Formats: sequence, structure tokens, C-alpha cells
Amino acid sequence: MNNTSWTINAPVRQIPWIVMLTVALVHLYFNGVLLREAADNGNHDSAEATITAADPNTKTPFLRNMNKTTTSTNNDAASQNNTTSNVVASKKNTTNSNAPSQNASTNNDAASISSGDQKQSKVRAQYGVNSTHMAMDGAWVVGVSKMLGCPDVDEDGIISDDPNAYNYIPNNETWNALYRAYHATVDPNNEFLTATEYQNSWKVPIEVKFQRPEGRGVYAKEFIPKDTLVWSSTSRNTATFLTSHDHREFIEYLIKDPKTRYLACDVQMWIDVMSSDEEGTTYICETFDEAVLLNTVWDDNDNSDLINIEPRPMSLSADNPDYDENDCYGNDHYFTVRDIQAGEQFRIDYGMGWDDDKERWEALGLNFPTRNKVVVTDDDAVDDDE
Ligand SMILES: C[S@@+](CC[C@H](N)C(=O)[O-])C[C@H]1O[C@@H](n2cnc3c(N)ncnc32)[C@H](O)[C@@H]1O
Repeated sequence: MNNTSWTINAPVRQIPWIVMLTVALVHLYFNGVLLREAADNGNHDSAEATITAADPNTKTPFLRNMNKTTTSTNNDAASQNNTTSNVVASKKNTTNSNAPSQNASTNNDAASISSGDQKQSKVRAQYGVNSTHMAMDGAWVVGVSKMLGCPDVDEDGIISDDPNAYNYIPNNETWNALYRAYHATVDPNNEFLTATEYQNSWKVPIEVKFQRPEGRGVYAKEFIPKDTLVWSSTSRNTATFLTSHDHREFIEYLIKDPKTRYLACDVQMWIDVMSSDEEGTTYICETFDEAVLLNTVWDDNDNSDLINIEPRPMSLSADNPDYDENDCYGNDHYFTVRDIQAGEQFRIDYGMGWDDDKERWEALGLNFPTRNKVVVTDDDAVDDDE
């Protein structure tokens, strides 16, 4: 009986211990939970900070309302020149069967450029450049920009009245974020993948400012005489996308990171679609530096004197170690066409009417940006006639 009683009572007698053990375990458990929550809260705070940083209305390196100017000096440019030639040299040794053959452009090549691009042909014939800045305006109105709710640009290319529209000034960190996205997404066999981080390509002191109606632009900080080299392309600063797929991956990568999401709007505005001369291969170029902020003059009949820099070819030389005939802007070197006063904005001729880009966009499988207008194709025109 005692034994039975013991048997029966034994668990009962253990209850205080079980209770104490349970209490202790519960205590430990909740302590753990609380500690974890505290830790999570800490992370959560920083996660929130990151997300807040994506808010275009906050002051972040990538987004709007941040410091309104950035400067570059001759010293920066000089130090860059010491480091670039190796990159170019190593690039020349790279082979890649996937890459389009983008042979050197010559003045003769310019004559064989596809029809309809007369203005661009003229630029090429004149300067021997294998590419020129083309109609980047309006590119962002399609797809991605709509999805992201990018600020509007009207049919004349004027950015919306939204006081925060595209008014932040990119800085080195911004450009480097673009390089990171580029390297993370672009085919590693892409022979143009030499750009690694922001390097100043400006040969004169500049300032980037926001000003309506054209938005951000590049301004001279001091007087610059005529025929001065002001910007020289480097393979470091140029991203070449050989396929539209690569570019889409790049955009998606930017969108996924809250800190770079809004940059996806900008790169739509900065995109440049080009053709190589001999092969007619189309590819996408973006320069990840202040050169993408160069504005133009829409009506060059009235304001052609405002165009104050132009691309001119240069040969590879000690003065120009950056030359690379094969990259997007390999032979783009901007020279002043007249004296430029301190504070004056640099302006380039974008080279051609924006509608002329349609073929190139379509060759890449991209929707041609319609800039809020319906693009009437030749086929449509025939239909209308019928
Ligand atoms: C390559 S971006 C130049 C940088 C641009 N302003 C920015 O803030 O990023 C081309 C865009 O600049 C604007 N733009 C350039 N020249 C302009 C002009 N003369 N008038 C109005 N907008 C201009 C257009 O919105 C065009 O789509």
C-alpha cells in the first residue's frame, strides 16, 4: 500500500519541483524571446532606416533633397589619369565571342551608317566618333518608370512641377551603387566590364546643379578657353550592356534594394542606345558619372550658341590614356567649342532627333519610349491612307 501510495503520490510530491522547473523554463524561454525581440528591434530600426532612406523625400545619398552641389577638381582628374591606362591595356587583351564586334570607327565608316540618321552621320563624319549621345529623353516613360511611379516628364522633356522631381544631386556613392549593380548583373564574359568604381573623368572643375526647366546639369566652375578638353570617356566610367536582358537585370537589381530603387528612374532617363558602325550591332550604354547630366538645347535654330562642348576624336596618347575605340564612348572626348565663362552650363548636341532611335530600341527588343505620344509607324501611315 505504502508502495502503491508512494507510487501514486510520488508524482504528486514532484509537483512543486515540476512547477518550479516549469516556471524556470518559462522564465528562460521568455527571457530568450525578449532578448531576441530586443535584438530584432535593433535590426528593425536599422531596417526601417534603410527603408526610410528609400523615401525620395528624405536626405540620402541616392535620393532627393540632398546636398545640391558636387564638385570635381583638376587634381582628381590628374590622379585618375595615372591609373587608367592599365585598365585599357588589359581590356585590349580580353577576348569574348559574345561581344559584338565593335571595330574602330573612322570617318569612312560614318558614310555607311544606316539611313535616316543623317544628323548623327554628320556628327560622326565630322568627328569620327563611333557613337553619339542620342535621344535619351522620354525613355523612362515606359514600363519601369510607370511601375515605379517615377516623376513625370512632359512631352517636351520638361520634368514635372513636383518640387522633388529628379532634383537630388548624384554623388560618388550614387555612381558606385550603379557600378555595383552593373557588376552584380551583367554577363561576366562581357569584355566591357572594366568599369569598377567611380573615377572622375572631368578635366576641368565642374559643379552639378539643379535648375528648371532642364533639371540637373553640369556647370563650369571657372573660365575655360575654347578648344579645351573638358571630359574624356574612360572604359571605367562607361557601362556597356550587350543585350536588353542585361539591362533589365540591372534595373531589377536597382529596384530590389530600397537604397537604390529610385535610381531606376534616373537610369531610364540616362539610357543611351547605340549602334556599332560596321556590324550594326545595337547595345546600351550608360556613363556612370556626371556626363549623363549634360543637357542639350532642344531648339538649336534659336539657341545653337548655347551648345558649348562637342565630341572630338583623340588618339591614344600619353595625354589621353583613356582612349578605347571599342567602348560605348571610347572616342568621345568633349572639347569646348568657344570660351566658357565661370558658372555657365555645359551643353551638348544630343546628336539627332529622338524618333530616330526607334530602330535601335526595337533591335534590342525594347519598347520604344513614346514620350506620351503615339508613335506612328510607316505601316500605320499606310493603313490611314487606306
Ligand atoms: C541625359 S539627361 C540630362 C540630365 C537630366 N537633366 C537630369 O536631371 O538627370 C536628359 C534629360 O534632361 C532633360 N533635358 C536636357 N536638355 C534639356 C533642355 N534643353 N530643356 C529641357 N529639358 C532638358 C530632359 O528631361 C532629358 O530627358
